[in-house]
Amino acid sequence: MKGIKFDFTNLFKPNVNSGVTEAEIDDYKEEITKIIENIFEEKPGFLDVPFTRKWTDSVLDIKNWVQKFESVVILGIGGSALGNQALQTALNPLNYNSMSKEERKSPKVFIIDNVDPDFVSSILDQINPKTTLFNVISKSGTTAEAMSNYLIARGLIDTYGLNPSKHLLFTTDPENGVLRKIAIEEDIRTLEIPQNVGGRFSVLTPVGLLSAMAGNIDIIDLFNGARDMQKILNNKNVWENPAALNALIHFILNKKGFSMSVMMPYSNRLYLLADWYRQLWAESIGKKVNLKGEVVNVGQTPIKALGATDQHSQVQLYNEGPNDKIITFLKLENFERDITIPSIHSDIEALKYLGGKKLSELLNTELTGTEYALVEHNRPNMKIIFPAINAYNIGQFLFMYEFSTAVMGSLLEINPYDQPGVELGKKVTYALMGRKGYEEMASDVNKKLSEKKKVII
Ligand SMILES: O=P(O)(O)OC[C@H]1O[C@](O)(CO)[C@@H](O)[C@@H]1O
Repeated sequence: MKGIKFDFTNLFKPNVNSGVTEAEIDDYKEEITKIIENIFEEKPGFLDVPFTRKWTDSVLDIKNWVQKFESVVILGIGGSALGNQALQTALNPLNYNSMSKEERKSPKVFIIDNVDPDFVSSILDQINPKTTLFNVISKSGTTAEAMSNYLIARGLIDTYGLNPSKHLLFTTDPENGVLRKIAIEEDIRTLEIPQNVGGRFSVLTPVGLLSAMAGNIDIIDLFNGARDMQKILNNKNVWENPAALNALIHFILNKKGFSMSVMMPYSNRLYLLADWYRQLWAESIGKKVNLKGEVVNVGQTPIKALGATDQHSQVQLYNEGPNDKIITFLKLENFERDITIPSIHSDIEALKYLGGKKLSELLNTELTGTEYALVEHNRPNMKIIFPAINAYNIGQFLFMYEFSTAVMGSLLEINPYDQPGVELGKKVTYALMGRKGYEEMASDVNKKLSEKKKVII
């Protein structure tokens, strides 16, 4: 059950009148060919990651050491955590951490991707530092959230009188940053994040691979899927290239006012892929200036929703609210487990039809129902079909979206690999938290904040 499929049917006229026409796609045929050629020529960092054995090898080389721990705790944020969460949720049982050691056969995996003290404490309560490996992940080695959580972990290690080099693993830039410096000084093991791969494109580097390996996920098959997808995408014909067609349709519809992209998996295990996608699409595509330096303020807001849960929360809006969303369903054909609904109360018609049916059938029928309703309401939507959840198919999915993001960036004529818009907020935090060198900014910020006309009720 290897190989995901892309169903674009409901993005096209006349199936959905607000969709695109074949002629509109053909108008961009040559441009797309050039864009794909350029991507393969320019080789943005993510492109060859699945062809670089160094990344899987560097992680598998330390498998025995990592697997001896009771718990592995990831400390990172954004691209240094979202892929890890998506992989664990998709490829391990949803109750993985609460399974017995014998059932799991590998360490528990926790991901601390925030500095909410209630959240951090709740995870620290579940681990014993003596049997824990803390994997600090930060490309820059300066991110306040990852660094403060490192300091907390380090405090625990020191308090317990443990040897830091036996309980810490840093995943960071090969040359720069404070983590690299500490690692050299204190002989702490490190894994490299390739310099030319940005955080949100780094799930298939040691950033995502270490925790995946710790959780016994088949990282080789993850790579096989990504590699095979790269081969599929090395096709200059937009009609045969799912990543290019996906980007192009999102681009054309974006220009017509479809400013939001909803990803709606009908599977709890696939749900966090939508979280990973949100960062990828938002940080890559949401830009103030284009490559010529002109102010363009482009972007498409990625939203996550879960089927069937959000049918009872969001779908009213999707069907009847502003027609500005493209919905991408993730459909799972074969669930690993299933439950037959018992035939009880068969004298009550409102319950009788459910008896004897599988939950998987109900869930996928609900997807069909939502899809049908969206079409009836003239709302463009598409579907990515997973025959099953396995590392190969997830690898395909991740790579397809990385490539699609690169194509979308080219269509919008922006740089999809930077994120200047997150800098100001980070700097203000440094300033207000008293970081050296930010004194002037701190006084400017405090002045502006105090001069504000307050409206607090
Ligand atoms: O790995 P780092 O450098 O700690 O960065 C974490 C995240 O912060 C950002 O730089 C900005 O939010 C993301 O692009 C990145 O994934």
